[in-house]
Amino acid sequence: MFKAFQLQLEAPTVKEEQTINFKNRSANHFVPNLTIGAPVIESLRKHTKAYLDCHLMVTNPLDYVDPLAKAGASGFTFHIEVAKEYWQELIRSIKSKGMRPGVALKPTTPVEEVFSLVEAEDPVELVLVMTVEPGFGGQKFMPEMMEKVRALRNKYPALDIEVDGGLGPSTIDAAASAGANCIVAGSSIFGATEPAEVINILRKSVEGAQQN
Ligand SMILES: O=C(CO)[C@@H](O)[C@H](O)COP(=O)(O)O
Repeated sequence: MFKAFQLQLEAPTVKEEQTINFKNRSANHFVPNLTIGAPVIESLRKHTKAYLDCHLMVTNPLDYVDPLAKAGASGFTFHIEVAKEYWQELIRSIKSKGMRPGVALKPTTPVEEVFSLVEAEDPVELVLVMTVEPGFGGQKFMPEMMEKVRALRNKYPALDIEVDGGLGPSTIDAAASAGANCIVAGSSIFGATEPAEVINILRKSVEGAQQN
């Protein structure tokens, strides 16, 4: 979504009800590339009240809670792979700063690893199932990850379940019918001649699946 924030900074036309998803990555640690940090979110926050959804692809998410909260982030999703020893503290810290906590899992991480975070006294409110290896946009959707989505939806009917990676018109139905209700899409939207049409297709698929 690097393109998304560039576009929005140049032309801040984000509506209040929209969600913008940011990738916060630390170079050569959790993933090999570096993208967005708190200053960008702070800049964008001046122009919109939209929900700013931050996905922390970093090894030290605790260090980002304060800066992102001050910058105006709405959601803070960390990776379970790096926070096994301190996720309770992290969730409490995220909530105490007024952000909504979420947990993400890489393709190789079993879904069972996040159950205790959803069932905790201070629970996460969103689970992000990565449908590509974290790092780069433009990768191929991994349909086998839908087993994780289905398991989460069966167990937690009201949970926000997000999917990220390779989502577009040809893959959205698989994700939506498995139970995903939050969709992160980059290439399929920013590479389209009519981005709004693609967004509409994604939204309709999710809404349709929720009605069934
Ligand atoms: O950043 C990542 C993976 O870490 C991407 O998966 C984007 O979040 C979505 O991009 P597309 O897969 O839709 O191009």
